[in-house]
Amino acid sequence: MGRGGKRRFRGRGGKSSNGERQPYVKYEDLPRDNEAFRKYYTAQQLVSEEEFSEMVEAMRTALPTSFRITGSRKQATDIHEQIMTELIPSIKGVSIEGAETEAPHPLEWYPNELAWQFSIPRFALKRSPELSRFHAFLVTETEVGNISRQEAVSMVPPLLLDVHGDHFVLDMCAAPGSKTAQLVEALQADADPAVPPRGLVVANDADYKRACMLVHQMNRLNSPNVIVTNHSGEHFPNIYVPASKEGPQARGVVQFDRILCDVPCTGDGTTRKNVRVWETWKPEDAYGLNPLQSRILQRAAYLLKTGGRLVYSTCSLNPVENEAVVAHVLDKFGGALKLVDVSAQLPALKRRPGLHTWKIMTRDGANHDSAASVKPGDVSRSVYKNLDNFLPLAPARMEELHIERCMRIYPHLQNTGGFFIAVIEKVAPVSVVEKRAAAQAKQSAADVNACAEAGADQEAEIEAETEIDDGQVAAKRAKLDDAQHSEESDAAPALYRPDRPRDEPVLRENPFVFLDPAEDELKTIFDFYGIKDSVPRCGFLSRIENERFRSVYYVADSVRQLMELGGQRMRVVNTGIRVFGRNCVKDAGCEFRLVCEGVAQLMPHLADKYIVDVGFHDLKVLLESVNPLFTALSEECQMRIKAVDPLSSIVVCYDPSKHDPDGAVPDEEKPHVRLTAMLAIPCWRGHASLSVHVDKAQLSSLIRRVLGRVVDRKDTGSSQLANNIRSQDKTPTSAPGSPASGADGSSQPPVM
Ligand SMILES: C[S@@+](CC[C@H](N)C(=O)[O-])C[C@H]1O[C@@H](n2cnc3c(N)ncnc32)[C@H](O)[C@@H]1O
Repeated sequence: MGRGGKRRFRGRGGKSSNGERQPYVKYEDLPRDNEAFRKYYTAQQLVSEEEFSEMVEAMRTALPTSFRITGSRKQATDIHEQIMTELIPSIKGVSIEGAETEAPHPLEWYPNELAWQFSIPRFALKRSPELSRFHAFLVTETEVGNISRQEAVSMVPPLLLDVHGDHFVLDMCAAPGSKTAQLVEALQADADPAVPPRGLVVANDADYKRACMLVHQMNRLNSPNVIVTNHSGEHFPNIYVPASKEGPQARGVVQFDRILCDVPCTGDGTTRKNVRVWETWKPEDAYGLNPLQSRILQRAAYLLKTGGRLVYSTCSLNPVENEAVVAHVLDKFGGALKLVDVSAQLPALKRRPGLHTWKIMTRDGANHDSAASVKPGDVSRSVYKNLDNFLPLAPARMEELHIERCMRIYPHLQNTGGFFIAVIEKVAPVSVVEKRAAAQAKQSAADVNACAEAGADQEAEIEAETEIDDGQVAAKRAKLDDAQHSEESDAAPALYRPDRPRDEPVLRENPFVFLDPAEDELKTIFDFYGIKDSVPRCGFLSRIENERFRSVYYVADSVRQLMELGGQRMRVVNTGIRVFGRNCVKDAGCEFRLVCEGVAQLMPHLADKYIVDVGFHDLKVLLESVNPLFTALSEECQMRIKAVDPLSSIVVCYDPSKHDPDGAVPDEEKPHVRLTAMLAIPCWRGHASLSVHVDKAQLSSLIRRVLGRVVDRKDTGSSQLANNIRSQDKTPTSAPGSPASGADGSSQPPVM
């Protein structure tokens, strides 16, 4: 399997299918061709004969590195500025193995120069001293989430999904999450930092371990609008909405405005980074995946709102995984789903239209354009049963469906990987429940939820039966879901009936619970930090362990509502931004401190005294020194700090628009790179000193941007910077008042 399948080993001796150990083969010497691949794709006539050679040649070479600039508009502007003024000049004229390096350049089809590409080999990036600044930039900015390394073509599906701030978005096969990150950024693009967007993104993956990778990705995004779930996409649960509910989801079952189905696939468009694909490629792999891909797409169709948009994508070139899935699903839904013509979007992106005809290959290597010529035994029994689903529909039907509106991206067109994308709109309801709801909405707006009553009542009945055990509840739920699905299926008799979900592993962490705003500990935190009423009190949650909580998370209202509706039906792996962490500091003003991830979100709602505006001098002192004494800071800054009780968190802010409004301040009195976004840095106020309280990566990034110094993260020397970084180490060894404390013996911040 391609992405999401077993890990491919790189150049090591592995075991063959018969269990024998294979000899060690160096990565560079792995085969980069496959006869069956050539034969199969030559028969598909994807491109002309001459162009096919060009395409295969491109597929045998290494993929360039590409990355995306992330974050709010202002942050993105700052990173763009750094690339232009600092990074590109830093590698100008540098040669690798006798050839001058190619400077990074923006991908011309990506909006606002926010995606970049370059072809410097990995080994050179790591080892060449002339590239150390460039390398440090890539590493630290990726870690702190200001840039995201992502294959160029994989950036296309989220762009075409056209996500807005009020959308409910579902990413059905989301891990490791590079596209999810783009969806979240689009959701937040125009958001006011004090008010989370009205929409949300559910990032789902069937594989629990991979869903946990999403958690890491989401933590870099610091969004209160994301929920990570762990379901098979084809069994993503129905979430019922009670009849009394109003608002964007006032319906029987929660539906999404946008759905991304970036399904598991053979990944034969990824040969430039997964060289092993050449060795293992065989046509049967696509036949094996087609039914799952098709089930995921069908489930997405039910979960999509009428008028909503979904994108189906793979990193495979194979029509069996692409046009075959799209054509057969569209055909079954009888006109309710339509391919969107996106030929005018991203005009600089070179692409080819979807195929109307293709062939399938049998075991003997013969290609067939109809099932009639395939004999039992030419393929496995399960493939034989399904042959029609792997082949095109009748030519007239393919025309009607406009299959050419699908998008094929080939590696040689613009030096990328291969990709397939279909943008689909739902133009009519597909299930009986939806149809009933639509009819009722026409009759009377007040009756709009009546259709939900049956489902919601049954659900309530289940919840009320408290004496029955969990197993029975689950079985009843499944029955209710099946009843729901069979209504869906009645609407289109030829559609698949969902299998019963496989046994799914038990989630390994305590579930999230919403904290009661009247609960003593939470109230103490709110009172201490003067949290204003501008933040809804009911959006704070935690995982409770031994009747205590260690961290407090914050979610947007849309997420809270969905989680409350979903209840135990939804397997939530993670959600929210961590805003407070228990600090266990003796005599601290509050048992909880502000944490770095949550500062941007919480800052607009904090009492003013916890936000200390600083100029460049104070910013420099804080970044250059370990726990500087107050006396090293400006008088104004000292006065502001002293207004806060000792041993507590504060946020230090440097606002470039206030301190250098017209760009007239001399260079030595302003940050190394021109900034437009405000820097908000959580700090720990000791008895006599103040220290920056961010993790290593954040600190390296700040030091590079503000002071223009590249910090060697492995540095163990005695320089102030290395000390500073070490003192922020996440290992919970030093706490305030401990022997490792800062200058005044009590100021070292609690560990992050
Ligand atoms: C192509 S990858 C997704 C890549 C991801 N969209 C990204 O951009 O980072 C496919 C993912 O589908 C997941 N997967 C496999 N079977 C699935 C299923 N039945 N339902 C949902 N996810 C599934 C795999 O674990 C894998 O993470």
